[in-house]
Amino acid sequence: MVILNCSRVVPKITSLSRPKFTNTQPLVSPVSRRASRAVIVAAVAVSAFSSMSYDRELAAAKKAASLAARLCQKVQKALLQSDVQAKSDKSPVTVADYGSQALVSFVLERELPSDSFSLVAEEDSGDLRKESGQETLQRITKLVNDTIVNDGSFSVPTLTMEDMLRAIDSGKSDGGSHGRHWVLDPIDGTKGFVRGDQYAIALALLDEGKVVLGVLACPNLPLASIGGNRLHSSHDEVGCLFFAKVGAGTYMQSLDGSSPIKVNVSTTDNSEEASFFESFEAAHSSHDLSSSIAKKLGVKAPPVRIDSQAKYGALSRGDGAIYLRFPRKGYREKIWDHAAGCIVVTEAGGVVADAAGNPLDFSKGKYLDLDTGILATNEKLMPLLLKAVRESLEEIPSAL
Ligand SMILES: Nc1ncnc2c1ncn2[C@@H]1O[C@H](COP(=O)(O)O)[C@@H](OP(=O)(O)O)[C@H]1O
Ligand SMILES: [Mg+2]
Ligand SMILES: [Mg+2]
Ligand SMILES: [Mg+2]
Repeated sequence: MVILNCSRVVPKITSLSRPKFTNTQPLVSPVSRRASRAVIVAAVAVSAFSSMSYDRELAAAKKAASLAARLCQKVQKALLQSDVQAKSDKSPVTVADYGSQALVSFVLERELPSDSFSLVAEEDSGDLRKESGQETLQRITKLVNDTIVNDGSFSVPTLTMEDMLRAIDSGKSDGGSHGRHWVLDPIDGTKGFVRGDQYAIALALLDEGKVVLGVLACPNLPLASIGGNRLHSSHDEVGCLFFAKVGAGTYMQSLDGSSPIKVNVSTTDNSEEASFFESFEAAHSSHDLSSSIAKKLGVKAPPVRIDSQAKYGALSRGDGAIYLRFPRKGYREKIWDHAAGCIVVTEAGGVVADAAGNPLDFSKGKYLDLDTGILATNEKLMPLLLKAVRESLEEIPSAL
């Protein structure tokens, strides 16, 4: 295991990066709505699932994600160098990623005991089963047990290291188009988490290949808007829980348990006033391409760069109007990076599509099979956005 050079991290929750960007190019004209029609057809198909209630599942998912958020907050406050390891693909993973996955898996199985349980999750226990992983495993086990004891709602004997490995590995399902599968990113935005910035615990449920509910716990996201030119201060109250159920809208509450409020995406049809979100990490999404698209749309505000699916959460409550994601050629998007965020945005009235305007298909297993990138916005702006994307991709194909 490679230990990354990461010094003690104190959360700096107000760091929402805003590079300078201004542009006054004219609006492009509206284009054919063919591509966005594909998204609407998919929405009609999803409505077949609206008659199911999924109430038990949603309650269990909210509980699991909230508890996992508590565990992650504790770790982020005192992140030690030894808490960050590199996986074989060189991405960082912390004791909190493993602990969160074990905890979510434990809570879902306890809260929904009669259901057959299938979980598609990001982490696996491979490194923890090695000799070099024993100390990390001990710490994860203690973290998870402490969180369960502090919560007080589960009367279970102390979980062992073997219980932990089993709980982590119950996330090995491949998903697919039949039956129900939970989809979990135990910490989305691990790089943001390690930096002390934004991250999310993202949990969704697939039923027959469609996302039917999603929960996003965003411990460092301010409850107030992060959009526009609003200045942030360290006094902003943070910690948001977004949740959505098919046909039932999207809601947000504080992670401390305030009453939920219904949220909606921005309804603007004026692209000049539509600010946009993108990854903080330029390696995850081409900032050159999004800058070119923003210019074509006449967007005046600088991009809001934050880590994780907190971007989908912020979009769902109208903090900005567009989310752009353009990974380098050859990168394969995973379902756990988008399933919860996607339903949170669509149930808030938004549209999520690939760069060709096709809806995202979560039924193909662990990976999304998509054209070039991911876009999210409202229905009015999508045709305009798709045109700007197509033109930019033609003009600067080397951006990917
Ligand atoms: N080269 C790459 N291109 C695109 N996405 C990448 C990437 N490397 C990692 N990612 C994904 O980007 C996610 C974070 O998204 P964002 O850029 O919006 O913060 C990561 O989730 P994890 O942090 O769960 O591993 C990871 O799955
Ligand atoms: Mg990862
Ligand atoms: Mg992720
Ligand atoms: Mg992750």
